[in-house]
Amino acid sequence: MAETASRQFSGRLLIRCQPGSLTAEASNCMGPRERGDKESHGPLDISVLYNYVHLKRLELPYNNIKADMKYVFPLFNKLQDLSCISHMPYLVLLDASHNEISTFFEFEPPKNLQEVNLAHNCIAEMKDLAGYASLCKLNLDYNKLSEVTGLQQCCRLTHLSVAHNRISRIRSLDGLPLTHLCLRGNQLERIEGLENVKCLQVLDLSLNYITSLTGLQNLHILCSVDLEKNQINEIEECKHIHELSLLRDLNLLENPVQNQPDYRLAVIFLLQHLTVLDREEIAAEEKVVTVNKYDPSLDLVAARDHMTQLVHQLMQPQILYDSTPISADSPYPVIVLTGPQGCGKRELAHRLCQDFSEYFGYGICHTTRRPYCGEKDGIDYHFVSEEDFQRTIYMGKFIQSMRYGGHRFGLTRDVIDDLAREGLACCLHMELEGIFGLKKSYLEPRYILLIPAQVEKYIGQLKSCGLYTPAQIDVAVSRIDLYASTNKQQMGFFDDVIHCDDLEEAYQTLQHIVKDFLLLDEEEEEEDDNNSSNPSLESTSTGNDPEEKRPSPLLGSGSLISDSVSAVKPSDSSYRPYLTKIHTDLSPEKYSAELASVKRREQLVREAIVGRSPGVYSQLFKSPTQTAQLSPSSLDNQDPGGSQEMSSSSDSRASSALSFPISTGALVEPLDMPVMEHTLGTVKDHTASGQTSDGLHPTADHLPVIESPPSDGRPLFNIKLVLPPIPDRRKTSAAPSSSESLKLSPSQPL
Ligand SMILES: Nc1ncnc2c1ncn2[C@@H]1O[C@H](COP(=O)(O)OP(=O)(O)OP(=O)(O)O)[C@@H](O)[C@H]1O
Repeated sequence: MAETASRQFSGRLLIRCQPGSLTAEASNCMGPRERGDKESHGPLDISVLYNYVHLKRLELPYNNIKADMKYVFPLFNKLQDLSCISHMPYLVLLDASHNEISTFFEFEPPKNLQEVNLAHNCIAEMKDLAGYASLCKLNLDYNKLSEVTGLQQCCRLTHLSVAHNRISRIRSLDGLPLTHLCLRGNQLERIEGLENVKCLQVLDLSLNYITSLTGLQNLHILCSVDLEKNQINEIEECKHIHELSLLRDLNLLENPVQNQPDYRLAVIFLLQHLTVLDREEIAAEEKVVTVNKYDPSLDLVAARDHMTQLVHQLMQPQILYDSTPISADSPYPVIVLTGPQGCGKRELAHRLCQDFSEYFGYGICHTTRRPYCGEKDGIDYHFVSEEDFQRTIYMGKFIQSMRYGGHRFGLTRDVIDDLAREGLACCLHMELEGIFGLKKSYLEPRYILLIPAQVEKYIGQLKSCGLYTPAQIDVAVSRIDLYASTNKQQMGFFDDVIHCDDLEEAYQTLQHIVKDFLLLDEEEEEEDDNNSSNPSLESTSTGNDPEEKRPSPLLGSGSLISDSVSAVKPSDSSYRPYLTKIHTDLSPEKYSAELASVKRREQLVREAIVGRSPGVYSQLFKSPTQTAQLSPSSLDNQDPGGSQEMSSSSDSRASSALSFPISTGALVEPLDMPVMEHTLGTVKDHTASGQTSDGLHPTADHLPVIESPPSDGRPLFNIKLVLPPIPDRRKTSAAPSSSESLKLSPSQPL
């Protein structure tokens, strides 16, 4: 048969041994399994192979070629001795798998031989394959090899498979261009000798006794590792392959590590580039779940905290707080200094509250940390135990809380309310987590970032104060980047940024910002102008304080006073409500559950306001002090010819930032306009025209609507324009109760 075949035949030669006879066939296209069994073949005259000079593929699988190929199978003998290989210079593929060959490549190598399959034989030893320069793929599965050797010169070998042998150590692979390596089913206990196999992409180490993933860390282009049925115990082992950014597929099936709790989530989290784990594709949802579980964003942590605080707060009787915003446009004024620990924000906050004591009170947070030397409970913090802190959470008192340095910190609503009751804005200092928390709350503070620009100097300051361990200093320093990147990535997240390397300079800047915020700079300038142009002129044509018409930066756009401003610049504080509105407009739509929750809360407040729920109502208007605040003189402040009491008592703050709008309707609008219009319509008439509907100027007798307790002195629910100044005695101590507050401030313009 072969004689009749072309000597120039360059296709595939299949030789197989039928029971009792060796046969050969030539085919250009069909494989051994496809043809062999169906056709009958004459006995093989092996000499015929000399003629196949252009032979490229030689497949000899599933024969009973025993012992040494060289002697038992004369083809190889002849190829070697007679330089048969030179007759087959084009031989590219040799498949002699599933035989009983025990020797290894003892024939002269064809120069172009690229692929050799000697799997399922009896080879016990590898020898030097230096001559096989073209060899790309070598399959030696299911032999009796105890080590891999002799491949150093195979500079084109990309695929090597030595599965199911007796190999206990990986050696001699250094520098090989291997991309695929299979060592499945051997006796390996550790991964070694692969450090310099830098091209490795696919590695099969399944069915061994490997306990650690160390040894893989340098294989930077590794895409797939199969470690099924090994002895990997710890999830921690994944840290050895954590840096392998191209790793997509990892198989740890049937390793003890699978019994670890949250095994899959933990591995997915540690190896975030993976797309397949344990032969199962990783869904995007799984990735999100793992990140949220092990490394939640600050925003998510804050959202969870907010949910906790809100749920506990909603379980308490619902009341209107002193700091409850009169409308979305008129939030209770809060300034928050933020920045890394020890950057000086606390000192600056204290100083600010001292220098602007008429405007700001220091917001004393709760903490579970122990007081530093010199710190006082109720002044620096409310120092509480872990149990007390938790109890305060259960009581729904916190607006936000966070953990820092193993301790808990939190801001209660009471702190804000105490200050609001005293007519003061609140000044706080917080870590970034606190800012995320506050941004979820009803407060709308002004956030000022204090950030060290000279890191060395900052480290020096932290060290010299002697309060911090080196680890704490490292954490604080590492967080500078967090602040910087937040500022960079989230435009407008902070309202102002101040470098705090020089605390004095930082304070000057801060002061400037705060004055600007309070419009005090303008006030001073205007005063100067007025004094220089007409020193005798001390009031405006309305007869009120010269600043009467100046817009309060803390007022909403609905404020009567701010309405008088014709052009509001983006830099003005009164521009903020506009920004808030835009932000609200751009925010994603609320889910139905969220909307239902908002509705429920509105309903509670509405019922509280209109008195349908007596229990809540009684708490709402518990303070008798407020009827005094509703005196006509308060209203008269809107009336150019009204009482001078307000303007005179208001003194320096008559037109300050802490003025609040008279437009009581603004509070009602978001809740239930029709109900409240009915209730408060008359007051609105007053505010608009300065007269009651019967044409009279408002007096106590003409305020029927607010007769029933309309306000409990809450500055934002108050029709007073100006908040009372803080009594001196209270500036350094904890805020007293509201009844005490009345006693302590007899001279106040109540
Ligand atoms: N309620 C809160 N929410 C978020 N962060 C807070 C809160 N209260 C305090 N912090 C911040 O927690 C950090 C740790 O507070 P701690 O009082 O231990 O710091 P410190 O060493 O005194 O440094 P600093 O001078 O910056 O306050 C500080 O950065 C502080 O500003």
